[in-house]
Amino acid sequence: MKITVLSSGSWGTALAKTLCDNNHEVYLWSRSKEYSDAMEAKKENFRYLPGYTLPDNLHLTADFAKAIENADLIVTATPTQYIRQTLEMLKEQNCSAPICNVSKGIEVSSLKRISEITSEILGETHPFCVLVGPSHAEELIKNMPTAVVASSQFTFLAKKVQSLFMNQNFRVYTSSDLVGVELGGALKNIFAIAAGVIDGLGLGDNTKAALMTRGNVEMARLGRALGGFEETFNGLSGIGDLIVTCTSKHSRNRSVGEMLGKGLSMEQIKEKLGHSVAEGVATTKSAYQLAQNHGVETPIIEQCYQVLYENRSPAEAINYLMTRDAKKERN
Ligand SMILES: NC(=O)C1=CN([C@@H]2O[C@H](COP(=O)(O)OP(=O)(O)OC[C@H]3O[C@@H](n4cnc5c(N)ncnc54)[C@H](OP(=O)(O)O)[C@@H]3O)[C@@H](O)[C@H]2O)C=CC1
Ligand SMILES: O=C(CO)COP(=O)(O)O
Repeated sequence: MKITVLSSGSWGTALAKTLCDNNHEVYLWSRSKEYSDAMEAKKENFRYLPGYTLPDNLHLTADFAKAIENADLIVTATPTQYIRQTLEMLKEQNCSAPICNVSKGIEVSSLKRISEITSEILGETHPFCVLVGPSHAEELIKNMPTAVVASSQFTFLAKKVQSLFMNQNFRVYTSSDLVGVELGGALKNIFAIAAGVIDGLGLGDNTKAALMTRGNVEMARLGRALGGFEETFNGLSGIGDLIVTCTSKHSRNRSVGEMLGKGLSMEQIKEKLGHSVAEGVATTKSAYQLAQNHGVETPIIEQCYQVLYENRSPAEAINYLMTRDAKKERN
């Protein structure tokens, strides 16, 4: 099988390596020829996953047409706010290969999930699948056991993705709840930023457990209003990804929160992130707007929005959340 991974950030690279392990013919496309050539010369993605030798059988290229020609599957790993450009390039090339998206987020300009952007650009009948779950590139690249979920409205495609990716270190489940699976992967990043704030402020395990539990409730409430199934948020793409991102030293979203908690400004944080992407910053804006549009109560998302975009201090946000009216745990 020829499988092409679009965008050579840390996640695209780790998945390309997994697909090479499974003996597929794998192409990893970068938008920069200079960077693609530099990776080829060093056999290393030194910017995003330093320290790991790329597989000999991985084809690195910046030639988009060559990368996608005769591909049996296209894996999109371009960060959400830029993925529209990648999908437009696929349309220009009349690409008919199924898409497996592995990026997580909600587009700010349209409030669309990536499946919706793909339908808009490539058409509603274009086969699309999402593959997400608790998975950091830094661990998958070292073959640490990882489990994720593939979801599609095209059952054959979810099963195909499952069989193409699965190996002894990478376990893939399937789900028919595309909306819930996509939203779990996107929304958990917001709570990971909040978890980082808790770390940055030097607060403790009680606080983080409360955030993660109430974050999961909020994620399910908004997710249900947007068409997902509640139980999906108790699965790998919901609570699973929430746990890994809120607690991991690898998480960029959690790190953004930690820096905010330590008093850095967003400008300073963006400078420290460099080329790396923390999807939760933009997705907070999208989720806040979606919650407003659908009249869903999402106090944690609202406070994250105020901290990120309206200069509210993290301490004020936490104080607000702790002093809201007394409530039942479940309404
Ligand atoms: N890292 C991980 O462990 C995981 C990440 N994900 C998701 O995968 C997606 C990709 O993230 P990840 O690989 O981690 O990203 P990284 O932070 O490792 O790399 C950033 C990527 O974004 C690209 N990029 C930056 N700016 C632009 C732009 N203006 N236009 C197009 N591309 C741009 C970079 O390309 P360039 O080098 O050319 O600038 C690079 O490929 C995200 O949605 C993320 O949430 C999902 C699961 C795990
Ligand atoms: O999605 C991820 C883990 O499942 C990656 O999280 P970060 O983008 O916060 O590093």
